[in-house]
Amino acid sequence: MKATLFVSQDFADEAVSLLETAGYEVEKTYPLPSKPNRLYYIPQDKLKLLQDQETDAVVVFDLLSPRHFINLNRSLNGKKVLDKLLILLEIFALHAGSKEAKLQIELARLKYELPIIKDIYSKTKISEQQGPLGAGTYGVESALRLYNRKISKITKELEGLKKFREMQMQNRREEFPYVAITGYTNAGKTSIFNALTGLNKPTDQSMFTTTAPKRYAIPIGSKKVTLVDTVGFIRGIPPQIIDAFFVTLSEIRYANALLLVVDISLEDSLLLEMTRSSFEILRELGISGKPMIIVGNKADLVDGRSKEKMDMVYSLSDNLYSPVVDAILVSAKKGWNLDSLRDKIFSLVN
Ligand SMILES: Nc1nc2c(ncn2[C@@H]2O[C@H](COP(=O)(O)OP(=O)(O)OP(=O)(O)O)[C@@H](O)[C@H]2O)c(=O)[nH]1
Repeated sequence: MKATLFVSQDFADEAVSLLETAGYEVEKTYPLPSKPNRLYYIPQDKLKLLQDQETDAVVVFDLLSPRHFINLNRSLNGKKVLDKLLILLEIFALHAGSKEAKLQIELARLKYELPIIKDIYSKTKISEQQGPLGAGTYGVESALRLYNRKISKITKELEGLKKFREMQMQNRREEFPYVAITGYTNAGKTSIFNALTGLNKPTDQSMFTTTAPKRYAIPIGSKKVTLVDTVGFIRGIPPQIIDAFFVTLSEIRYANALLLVVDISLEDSLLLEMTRSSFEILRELGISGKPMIIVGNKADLVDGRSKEKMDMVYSLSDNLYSPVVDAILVSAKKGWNLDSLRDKIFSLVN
């Protein structure tokens, strides 16, 4: 699917990477307007431009109000309209390994869409009162009832599931030792997963990511290890979907060991900020004591200072988490040091 993206400079790389993960190919990027248009969020001239374009989806990397959704949907003749929250939910859905995660994601989506339906409902009511051309409230009313019914059904199901979760966790047995590849979005987790599993066949990128397995057992030495590509840590998750995010990530709790992938090519202060907040997310998930290797990826983009940067990340990580057993510089893209990473994973699970 081809997408046109509206995003602020600071989040551009991250947003493009997220969209690729969700199966979109970003064709054109525009900056977010400094002041959103009252009716459409995006400026009217861009709206006109988009009406004539062949793009499949229009993505605003911010939160849209019900009014923006409704007006954009009406004006963009059939193009899919998405905002940051809906894109994140699509990504969580791709990673959702458990029934609980799937339900939590569905619930977040329904709750997000409900005000849009309500808005349409109140508008059709007003237009009906105004004359015989009103659209009729019946269809919207039944959609509204359906939404409310689904929301209460899922809420009940989730309550039931939560009670059993702890028990399930205790009984869960993996066939092979299980290593979760974690880290910020765009750090290169999927590239490392693909390189280590040999799943990086040349395929159309967007097609590939949407159908790719997220877990895969690989032979390391005489044993097998299951690698799991987890959903990326993301900056500024909207509070409405925090629960869905954490449930999707909760797979990490079952892991025997962790890789924390960092993009070593990031500028120092951002690199440290992302490293620090990665450990905060792990702490919020209740992860501790699992042996970890820090993987400094994208070493091909750093000249000279890569070792110094890696040492910096290692010492911060060692302060924030225990046990950090090792650190390694790699390039998933160039295939640098991957054999050595394989050896380290082997020692990690033995
Ligand atoms: N130069 C360079 N680029 C890399 C390397 N590894 C990954 N990339 C690029 O970085 C971007 C993100 O890589 P992904 O593997 O999708 O990252 P991710 O952490 O899985 O991201 P999410 O799926 O969004 O969580 C892609 O454009 C990759 O091509 C590397 O070693 N060197």
